Amino acid sequence: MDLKDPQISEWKRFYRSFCFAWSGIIHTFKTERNFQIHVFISIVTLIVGYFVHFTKFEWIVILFLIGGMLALELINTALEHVVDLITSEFKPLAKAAKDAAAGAVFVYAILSVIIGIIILSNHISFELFK
Ligand SMILES: Nc1ncnc2c1ncn2[C@@H]1O[C@H](COP(=O)(O)OP(=O)(O)OP(=O)(O)O)[C@@H](O)[C@H]1O
Repeated sequence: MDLKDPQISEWKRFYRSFCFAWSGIIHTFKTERNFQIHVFISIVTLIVGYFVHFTKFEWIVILFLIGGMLALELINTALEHVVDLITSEFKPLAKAAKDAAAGAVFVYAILSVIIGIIILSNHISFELFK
């Protein structure tokens, strides 16, 4: 399947790219436990947000965090695949690459949890003391 085929219209190319992207997300969801955990936490956060009535600004922040987390996890998975494709032997550079990508996910996850707690604590203390 050649995406650069001039016979294929721009819209068809765009649609195919969308299908490839979607299949990447589904494949990652089926094969990566960490991605499944992030999706689960994201769904729980959305449900909690609905019930505690996040403000418009809080929704924007939460959606950015969820989108960023899932996108970062997808990039991390892509990098793991590429490294595994290049070598199955133990290589310090392969370890450095995988660990740096995992570190990126970790940094984002920690900050997301901190921001999530700040937003939620606002609502919980409001509910308790109103
Ligand atoms: N080819 C390699 N050479 C050296 N170290 C590697 C290599 N492949 C993986 N590692 C190291 O082994 C550990 C586990 O790597 P692995 O590929 O299993 O990913 P992971 O961290 O378990 O992530 P996931 O569970 O998402 O697959 C990491 O510290 C990684 O850096």
